[in-house]
Formats: sequence, structure tokens, C-alpha cells
Amino acid sequence: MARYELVKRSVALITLTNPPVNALSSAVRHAIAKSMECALSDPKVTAVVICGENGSFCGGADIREFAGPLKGPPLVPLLDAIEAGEKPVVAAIEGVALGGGFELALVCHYRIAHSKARLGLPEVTLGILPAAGGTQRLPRLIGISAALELITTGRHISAQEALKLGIVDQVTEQNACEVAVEFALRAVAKPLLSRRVSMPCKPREIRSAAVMGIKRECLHGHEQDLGMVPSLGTMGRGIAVCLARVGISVIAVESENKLLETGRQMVIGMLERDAKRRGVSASLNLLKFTISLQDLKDVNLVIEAVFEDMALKKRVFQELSKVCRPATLFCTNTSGLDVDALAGVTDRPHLVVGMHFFSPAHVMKLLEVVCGPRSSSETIATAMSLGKRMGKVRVAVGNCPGFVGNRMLKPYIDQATFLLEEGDFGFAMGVFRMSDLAGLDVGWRVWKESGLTGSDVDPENPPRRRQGRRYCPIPDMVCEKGRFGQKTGRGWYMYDKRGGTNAKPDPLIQILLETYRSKYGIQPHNISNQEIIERCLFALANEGFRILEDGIAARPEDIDVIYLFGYGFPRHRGGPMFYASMVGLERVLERLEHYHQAHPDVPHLKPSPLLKKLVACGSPPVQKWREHIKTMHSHL
Ligand SMILES: CC/C=C\C=C\CC(=O)SCCNC(=O)CCNC(=O)[C@H](O)C(C)(C)COP(=O)(O)OP(=O)(O)OC[C@H]1O[C@@H](n2cnc3c(N)ncnc32)[C@H](O)[C@@H]1OP(=O)(O)O
Repeated sequence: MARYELVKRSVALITLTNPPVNALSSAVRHAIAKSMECALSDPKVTAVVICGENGSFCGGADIREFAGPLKGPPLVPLLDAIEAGEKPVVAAIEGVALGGGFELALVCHYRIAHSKARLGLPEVTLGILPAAGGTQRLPRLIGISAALELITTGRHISAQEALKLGIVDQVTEQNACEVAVEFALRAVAKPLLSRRVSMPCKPREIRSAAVMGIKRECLHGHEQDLGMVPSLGTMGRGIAVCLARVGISVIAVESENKLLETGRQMVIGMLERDAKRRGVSASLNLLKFTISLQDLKDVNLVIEAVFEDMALKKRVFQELSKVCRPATLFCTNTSGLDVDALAGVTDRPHLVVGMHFFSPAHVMKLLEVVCGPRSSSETIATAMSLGKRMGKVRVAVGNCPGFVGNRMLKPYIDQATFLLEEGDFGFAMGVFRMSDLAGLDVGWRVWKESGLTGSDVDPENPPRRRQGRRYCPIPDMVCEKGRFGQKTGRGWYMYDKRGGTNAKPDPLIQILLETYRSKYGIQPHNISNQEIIERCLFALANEGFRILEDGIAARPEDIDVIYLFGYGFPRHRGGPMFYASMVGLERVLERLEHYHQAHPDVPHLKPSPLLKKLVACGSPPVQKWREHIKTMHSHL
């Protein structure tokens, strides 16, 4: 059912032999699986060519077997294994590549077609869908609309059209099999990753990645941060673990030996526990720990994970530009800093991209891939593909302060703190717990950098107003007391120990609030659950509408994915944008107008123009919102 032979000393030629059209009967699938096994395990074989006997590549599923139960090896894992193999596989397409036969060609790393060949997914005409990867791989290869047209019509296309669409790599008038063998010999040793169509785009080969963590005070001399900012710290450690556990070698850089040893022990401990849980052996040999940046000179990709400080990150990137090869990609793990400003200090702005991991990075599924205006498509695709390999839920977002998730968090947290000022403390509001977990100092630093608090603030400024709008200084007061959240054992709540997770209300916070309210003559009043929910969640969604208008997120669903996977938004609510649509956009608009009238000095409560526009258009469902958005980010 398939012939296996070695040609040109090193090419395994697999010829399907199932007349009349070499359909994928159970025997053929079995023979392909066995032949691939031989080819991949034989050291003499450097490449593989798959073709069909008698001038026909493959007519798809064997319709003669449709009447009986499915026997033999299933097609999907067989195809996935061909694509994942480490030797290049070339499809030599003569006659037809239809249905499952086309799907077989799609998993080959290269496709050579005879000029008379025809390709297509005719399954729809049989009342079925191309379920062996066709609906997934074809859109990745030629784009959604072209793929949809082929899938939904079942139309056969010519070799020339296939070449134009990017489905085949070469069209020949000669014997396609002979051309494919020569092609295969030339493909040996070329990177395969970008040839695997199930990968999102055309990313670079990722062989190793380095994760950096350089202690802030070592570069800065800020000793007050000692112990607060571990270098192979929370983020760096988590990222290193994520990479190593999927088989990517990592060089972790620290600034000094003592910190390096602490970080090393923690990473190894995490990997060992993780491996034990999954019943596999820990991939410790993939890790190298060093205090020398020079050790990064040969890596393909660097993930910088130093403290969230623009000046520090810029210095690191300048150093990296000197040390690394010109083609090395630079990724910055930042939760909101300007990726383009960092790109600007390097010698390769097009190779710089943001990778916003969520803490703890080895646990949290979400990854925002931040596309700077100068990040190349290949750079973005590589970051997306690396994230995929790390098992992350990836969302490509635009570059603006806070990107999508944290930008939306600002109005949400603002509302929570304003409510704290106005009403009773102790209401069930996840935002304070979440802030304690993330570390209160992170936001505090951002506010200081943006001039909202700290020494740059004009002393003449009224205490509860900044930059022309309402400001709540309570979070600053909490931070000034060294209460940075769980990591210090104290934050909005108190914890049994540093790093503890058992949160209890702290009477000291209650006292702080009472003192504050009496200083400013604030009369606390009861706030209804409805007002809490509306002010927090509608302000959150309102910022989401602005993000869509600005082209920072491509679609409302992306925002929902970010909130579901990165911010613990309740799954059954579907995310802030879906939630808003369920409440009803008209209602959201009406309530925001109401609250903005009551709080005119809070611009985040002012309904966004997109929300108004959607309501004016009859509140279309979420999937139709895009049609009403003017700005589209070119990369998203
Ligand atoms: C395990 C399953 C996994 C994946 C499933 C994937 C879904 C599919 O693949 S669904 C099947 C998709 N393929 C088709 O729909 C192809 C249907 N065939 C055709 O369109 C045409 O036959 C042709 C291949 C384009 C050839 O056309 P033509 O040159 O005009 O010759 P015909 O007279 O039509 O056919 C010649 C001869 O081949 C037999 N045949 C055709 N296709 C198949 C097939 N898929 N399986 C088995 N046999 C096939 C056809 O019956 C004719 O045979 P006769 O002996 O003359 O009857």
C-alpha cells in the first residue's frame, strides 16, 4: 500500500500504492506510518519525499471504506507526526491532492506540484468538513478568507493557482517526484520550524533562549530595594521554568554569585517539583546559570526580565546590543513600559518585541505579545510561536502604557479606591487582593514615574486632585508604610507571613481610612453592591472600548481572553466586553453617563465614543463590533 525505497543515497521515497487514486485506506495509513518511522530513525536518511503511484498523489479518504467502521491508524496523529518530524518532508503532487490527500500534503514541509495537478478540499460535497487539520492549516497558510472559500465550496484549484496562493512551493512540467527529490536534498539542514504550517506564521527557529534578571541595585546603587527585587526573581524564575520544561535551553544571567546561587536553587526546585507532578524527569541539563552577559553572545533570543524600570531596561538593552549577534531577538518582559522606547536604544528596533508574562509566569496562562510600531512581523510571529511552545494563551496587543490588561486595570482600580474613600471598607472586591498579590510597589512606581505621586508633585496641588482630575492618595499612604502586599506580609490585607496567601482584614488599614476620612471631612456612606459593580466593571469595559478605538486590541474577544486568563475574570461572565454586551450596551451607557455626571472629575467614567456609536447602531452583538471600528493596528 506504500513502497519505501532509498534514492540518491539519503532520500527516503515513500510511494502510495492504492489504485486508482492512492486513497488513504487503513492499509495505506498503516504503511505511511511504518515508512515514516523507518525514515526518521534511519541515520542514512536525511530527507523524505512522499508521492503517489501512477501519476496521482492522493484522492483523500478511501470512499470504499466509508460504509464500514474506521479501522487502522487514525489520520490526525499520523499527519501531526509527519509535520513534527526533524527531517524535511517534500510532497510530490501529480494528478490530484484532494481531501485527506491535500491534508497530507499540508503537513509536508514543502510541496512541489506538477503543472497539471489539481488540489482541493471537496469534503463539503460529501457533507463533512476537512477534519484532519485542513480547517486549521490552510487558513494559516493562505489566510482565512481564501481558505474559507476553498473549504466551503470544495472547489478544485490548479497547480498555478495553488502557487499563487502560496500553497505549493514550486510548479514543474517535469516529473514532480524527481524534482521533489532534488528539492529535498537542498532542504536538508534548513530550519524546519517555519515550514510547519500549524505554527502561527513564519517564525524564526528557536533553539535557545536566555532569560535575564539583573539586580536593580547593582546597576543603580539603590540599596533600599535590597531583597525586594530578587534578580532571578519571581518573573525571571517563572519564565526560566516555562522554557526549560518545554525543552528550550536557557542561559539565566544574574548580577552576582550569591543571587545567582539563590536563583539557581529556586529554579531547580521549581522544575523538580513540576516534573514530579507531571511524572517526568526534570530537564535540568537545559539550564545554565551565569553572571556574565558575554555568555549570551550566541543565543537566538533574549528575554529581558529585570525590574520594571525604564532606565534600567534601557541600559540592559544597550549592553545586549553590544554582546549579542545582530540577528538575536530581544524580548522585554514588561507589564506596561513603552516597548518602542526600549527598541530605540538597541541596534535592531525591528527585532524587539514585548512579552508581558503574568505572575507567577510558570503558572499563569496569559501572555500579551506587545507589538511595537517597529517590531517586524517575523519578530512578532516568533514571540507568538515561543509563547505557544510554552503553553501560553497568547494575545497580540499594541504598544501603549499598560497595553490592554493593565491599561484597563487603571480605571477599575481607581473606582475601587474612590469607593474605598467614600464608603465602607470590607466589601467583597477582588481588586485589593489582586493588588496585594501583584505587589503594590509596582503601581506606585508607575504613578511616581507619571508624576501622580512622589517628589515631583507640586505641593500646591490639592491632595485629592492630580493633573486636573480626582486622585485618591490612599494607595500611596499604604505603600509609604512599606506595605507592598503579600511579599511583605502586609498590604491592603495582612498575611500570616511574608509571601503568605491567607488574607485577613487589618485593623491598621481601618484606622488609616478613618484618620484619612476625618482629615478630609469625608462622611462614609453605604454603597450598594450594584453601584460597586457598575462603577468598577463598566469603567473597566469603557476603557476596553477605548482600547478597541485606539487599535491596541484587534477585537473585543482578545480583551476578554486577556481578562479571563490574566486577571481572573469569572469564566461564566465571559470577560468584560462580553459581560457589557450581556448587560446591554444601552444600560452600560446610561449608567456611565449617570456616574460621570455625579463624578465629572473622573474622565474614565465618561462613555467612550465607540460605546455611544454601538448603541446608536442598535447594540450589535460582540462579533459585529469590529465593523464599527475605524482604527486597525497593522500588526494585530
Ligand atoms: C481516514 C479518513 C481520513 C480523512 C478523511 C478526509 C476526508 C476525505 O478525504 S473525503 C474524500 C475526498 N475525496 C474525494 O471526494 C475525491 C472524489 N473523487 C473525485 O473527485 C474523482 O474521482 C477524481 C479523483 C477527481 C478523479 O476523477 P476522474 O478522473 O474523473 O475519475 P473518476 O471516474 O471519477 O474516478 C476514477 C476512479 O477512482 C475512484 N475514486 C475516486 N476517488 C476515490 C476515493 N477517494 N477513494 C476511492 N476511490 C476513488 C472512482 O470511484 C473511480 O473508480 P472506478 O473503479 O472507476 O469506480
